[in-house]
Amino acid sequence: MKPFDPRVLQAVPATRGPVAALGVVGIVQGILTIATAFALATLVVAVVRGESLVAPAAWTGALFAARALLGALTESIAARSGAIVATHLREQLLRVWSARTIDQRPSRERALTLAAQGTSAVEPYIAKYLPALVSAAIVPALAMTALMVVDWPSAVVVVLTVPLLPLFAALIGATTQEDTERRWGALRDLSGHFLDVVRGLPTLVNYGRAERQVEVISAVSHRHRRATMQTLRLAFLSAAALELLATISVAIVAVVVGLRLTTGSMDLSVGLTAILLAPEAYWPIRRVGTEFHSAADGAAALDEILAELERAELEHEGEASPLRPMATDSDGHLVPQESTPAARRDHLTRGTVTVSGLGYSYPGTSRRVLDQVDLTAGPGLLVIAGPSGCGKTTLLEVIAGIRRPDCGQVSAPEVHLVTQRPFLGAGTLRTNLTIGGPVEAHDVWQALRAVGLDGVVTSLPQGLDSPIGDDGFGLSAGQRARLVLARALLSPAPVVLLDEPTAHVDPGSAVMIGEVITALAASRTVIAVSHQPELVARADEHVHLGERVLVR
Ligand SMILES: Nc1ncnc2c1ncn2[C@@H]1O[C@H](COP(=O)(O)OP(=O)(O)OP(=O)(O)O)[C@@H](O)[C@H]1O
Repeated sequence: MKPFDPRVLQAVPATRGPVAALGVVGIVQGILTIATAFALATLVVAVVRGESLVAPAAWTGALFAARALLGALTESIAARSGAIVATHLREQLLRVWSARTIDQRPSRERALTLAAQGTSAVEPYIAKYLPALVSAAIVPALAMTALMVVDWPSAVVVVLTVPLLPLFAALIGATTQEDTERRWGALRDLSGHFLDVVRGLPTLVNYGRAERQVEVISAVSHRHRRATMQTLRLAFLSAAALELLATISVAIVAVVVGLRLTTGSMDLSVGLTAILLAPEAYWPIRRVGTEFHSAADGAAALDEILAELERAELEHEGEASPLRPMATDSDGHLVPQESTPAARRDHLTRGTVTVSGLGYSYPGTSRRVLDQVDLTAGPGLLVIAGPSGCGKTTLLEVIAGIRRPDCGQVSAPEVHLVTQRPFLGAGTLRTNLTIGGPVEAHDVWQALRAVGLDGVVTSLPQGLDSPIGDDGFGLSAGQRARLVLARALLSPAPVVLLDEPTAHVDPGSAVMIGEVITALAASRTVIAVSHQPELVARADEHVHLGERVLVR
């Protein structure tokens, strides 16, 4: 782990301003710190000699006040920039991941840990560690220069002992690195496992296995706790070691100054200034040592996050035959966008999907899930059927552009994909319906009417602003299916892909959903995976994956 990773300035340009501001404030703070040492020494000398205290006291008070103000300013800039950097990194990670195919995305655990805890851990790195680093680079140098001018023998002691602090800090840092990585790994295991357990809780309860998970989570938490305690122990030990070293060094300066004062070879004001200046050369470095431990997680996370962003940049540059240009749809899925305006116009008017000689196997497997698949879908409804596991979902994902085929051609305009488990996030009905972009209220109500949800929404006290939970919690399975269909109606995409749109709904709702799909297919190309005879009967064309039957 480097003391400072300049890549963060490139990856998040928003960091440059605050870091420059922190540097300037650090220099001013350093100058004020040295001035305070002089003012305090003058004040003490005035007390000892019985001289007027007004001017030195006023100077000392003003300098302390100015330092306090600058301290507050540093805190505020640092906290704000910490939050800005964390938000930017989170946004960039999500953008980079959503521009990849499903197979290239990181595992759920890794994505969760990096985007949630990882980006949050960067905050103390920026807000606490960076300002400490800036002042450690400036204040000791200024203090030693001033000391050299005031009393060079004291300056020699400081110059000889100060380098020991960063040396010790670096040695301790090297031993903690492995520890931090272990802790980071334990945190990843913990979040991943916890997420899996929460998701699978109803099933685990059904099978009476929930209690067992308590033990597993407790074991993973214990590992994380032990790793955290180890880091804390090291942090305290290293802080104590640096403290001891700095105290001994200041004591050497004080003893030498004391001896020279007693022999009368030194003026009291020079001696006091030297004693007050000496600690200023050590404390900023000590502070870096302390902040380093609280920011170690952030630095480790930053390393991984920047590596992800750099990898994405390389992929972007080296992409010989990229997938069709991508955009995200209202389900948060990646969808292709035709690159040239002419091609796009062409597809928008025709809305055709052409698949020829398509082959696909999942990464790490040799079995071809899709082999030599040919398909053409024009405006209207195409229903794909076939036995379970024959690759229907995979085919929709390849058409949507979120999986890259091994061979063959796929040509499709912008598509809206409704998966078997469509994304419904915690929020309001309105935010879930308009997740793809702003939509007129009139259109929202028209879509709700079309899917027969308008009555349900009107009867809710908060109407469209009624909250729903994660995964559509609070809605029935049928209502969820209709809500995502309304979202598909609101999408401007000329092609709509529906994966089992009538699964988990009662026969009445299935008929109604079938009618909506037929209406939708009047103006767009709809490709639906379904076994439902009612929907198959409505199809202009249907495909049994493997053999093609035209019923038009
Ligand atoms: N992530 C994966 N890694 C490896 N193989 C997978 C993966 N996902 C699916 N498969 C395999 O690919 C095949 C096709 O899966 P797919 O989900 O496309 O089938 P399907 O026809 O939609 O099935 P169903 O009708 O049951 O939904 C299956 O045999 C499945 O085991």
